[in-house]
Amino acid sequence: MENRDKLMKEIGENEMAFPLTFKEWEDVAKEKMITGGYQYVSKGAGSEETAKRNRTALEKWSIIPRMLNDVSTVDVTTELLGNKYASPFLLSPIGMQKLAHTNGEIATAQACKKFMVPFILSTVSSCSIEEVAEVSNGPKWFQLYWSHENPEVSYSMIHRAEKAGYEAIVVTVDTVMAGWREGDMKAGFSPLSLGYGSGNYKTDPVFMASLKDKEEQSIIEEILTHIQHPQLTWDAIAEIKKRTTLPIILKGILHKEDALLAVKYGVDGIIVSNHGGRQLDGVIASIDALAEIKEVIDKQIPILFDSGVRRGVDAVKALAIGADAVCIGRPYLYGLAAHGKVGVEKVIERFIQETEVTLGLAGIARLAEIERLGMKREK
Ligand SMILES: Cc1cc2nc3c(=O)[nH]c(=O)nc-3n(C[C@H](O)[C@H](O)[C@H](O)COP(=O)(O)O)c2cc1C
Ligand SMILES: CCCCCCC(=O)C(=O)O
Repeated sequence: MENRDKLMKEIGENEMAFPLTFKEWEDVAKEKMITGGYQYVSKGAGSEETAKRNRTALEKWSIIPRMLNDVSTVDVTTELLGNKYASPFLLSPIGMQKLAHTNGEIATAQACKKFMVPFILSTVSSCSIEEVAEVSNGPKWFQLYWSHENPEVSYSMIHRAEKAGYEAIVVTVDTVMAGWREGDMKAGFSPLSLGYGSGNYKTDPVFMASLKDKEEQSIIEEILTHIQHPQLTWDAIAEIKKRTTLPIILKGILHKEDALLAVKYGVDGIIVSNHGGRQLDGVIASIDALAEIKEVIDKQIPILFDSGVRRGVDAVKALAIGADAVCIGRPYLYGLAAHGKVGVEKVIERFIQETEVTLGLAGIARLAEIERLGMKREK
């Protein structure tokens, strides 16, 4: 309790210079980013039905708190894949972070290290697997966009991640092709075409050796070809599993049958996610999918969650519904755009603080006991 009071006082006294709400972070980020870049980050696909639904659905879920428990300390430590973490948070993979800040993923990884929050580095990051590992010995996972064009490039990246000390491979399965993003189409904007996402490709020996033409524009075109992977199937997942000793997590699972297939194929965890409404528009809110998937998975493998999480209360709802951990997406990217490494640190810190306060008020002293909470969804 004393700790929490101290933190609240610090926020009040020293930190008012930093934005506090998601909207405030977004407003500062919008001012600092180039117009096309901000639009690329903030918008959803199609008519943004799903991007909006992620929020409305989260707001429809209510916490039914417990009373008369000693919550003088709130323990948010979390166990995941055999590791103990200080909080239930990870940072979702977000590509091309130099679009938000010149230090890109380097700044984000350093901020994560401060809180020992796992950073999931994107395949299409501005900084390479090794550059990020050099600046941060905090927990790091690597997100893979499967390359059907040349699977050896994917295995090479997995191998590099393993060698550089990354703890898990996250295979994103909802991005077999680019989403229907009308804002980017109208503006003719693509950070990939501008070369922001080439960090891991330009440093990959297998990818570079496969190129006939090493001119900048051809490299970028090849990268674009590699990222699209409409042929990805469960067999490729089985093959990836054979090629690494690292745990494999599938990101982008929404259907309970796919969650069960993930178990069948020996996958080590899933991230229930609709990519923040950026891929298939019209799909179920991530939080509603979580409720269904939790029922069938029944603790066989860890379930992580993202899409629409904007504050600690959202995270507590997801954890109470059945997530083992929660990934923060756009909020940290806005922190990065607004104030670089310190911005990301502030965003993470406040997520943790608000989660502690929420759990305390809900009568939960240890995150491990969150199942004691009731959860109700309005129609
Ligand atoms: C600008 C941007 C780039 C992204 N890049 C990736 C990526 O490279 N790989 C990936 O798996 N997901 C990517 N995502 C999706 C996020 O990992 C995450 O699923 C999403 O941001 C969650 O939604 P939220 O930000 O609304 O909470 C990206 C999201 C954004 C906003
Ligand atoms: C085939 C689509 C590549 C998108 C790469 C970045 C990303 O995931 C995003 O949401 O944007």
